[in-house]
Amino acid sequence: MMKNVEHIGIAVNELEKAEELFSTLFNIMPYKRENIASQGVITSFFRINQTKIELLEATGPDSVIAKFIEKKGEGFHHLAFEVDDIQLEMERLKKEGFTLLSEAPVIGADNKLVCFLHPKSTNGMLIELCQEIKS
Ligand SMILES: CC[C@@H](C(=O)O)C(=O)SCCNC(=O)CCNC(=O)[C@H](O)C(C)(C)COP(=O)(O)OP(=O)(O)OC[C@H]1O[C@@H](n2cnc3c(N)ncnc32)[C@H](O)[C@@H]1OP(=O)(O)O
Ligand SMILES: [Co+2]
Repeated sequence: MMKNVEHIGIAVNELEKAEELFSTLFNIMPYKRENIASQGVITSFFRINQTKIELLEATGPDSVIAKFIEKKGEGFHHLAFEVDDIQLEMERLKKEGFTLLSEAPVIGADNKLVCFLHPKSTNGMLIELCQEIKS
């Protein structure tokens, strides 16, 4: 079952500059930076009460973030929803006709298993599912 919005992903050209801007905008500092090599991104996280913002900078020209910014410019990139059981949710959404971008969940940032739905199957919006990794 889909629960709350887990985070909002924002594509940026320069993480350091964007961190400064969003720190001023929100009047808080980012709480962590994480390099996710498998996604070709460096992330920086802000938390405003229940709302989590994920800034995404490309680590190279082949990164999906570099490609996205080249086409659409910086800005809103994806909306991530928390789920209890990502495998179950992926199976349900696949049966409903949505296009999943991986057959199995992959390791994301901030201790999560993640999976993406193709924006062509979701009215043009990239959606991420996240399940917390319990140790
Ligand atoms: C840090 C880890 C993780 C977390 O834990 O939170 C993350 O958030 S990582 C975030 C970065 N990773 C991803 O986005 C992975 C999933 N995305 C992809 O696999 C690709 O970006 C894509 C969606 C399959 C698109 O890739 P591709 O087909 O190679 O690129 P195109 O430029 O040709 O795009 C095709 C089509 O889709 C449109 N598009 C692309 N990205 C988005 C987007 N974020 N939102 C809306 N639409 C998007 C793109 O504009 C193209 O449309 P047309 O131009 O109309 O053909
Ligand atoms: Co994300």
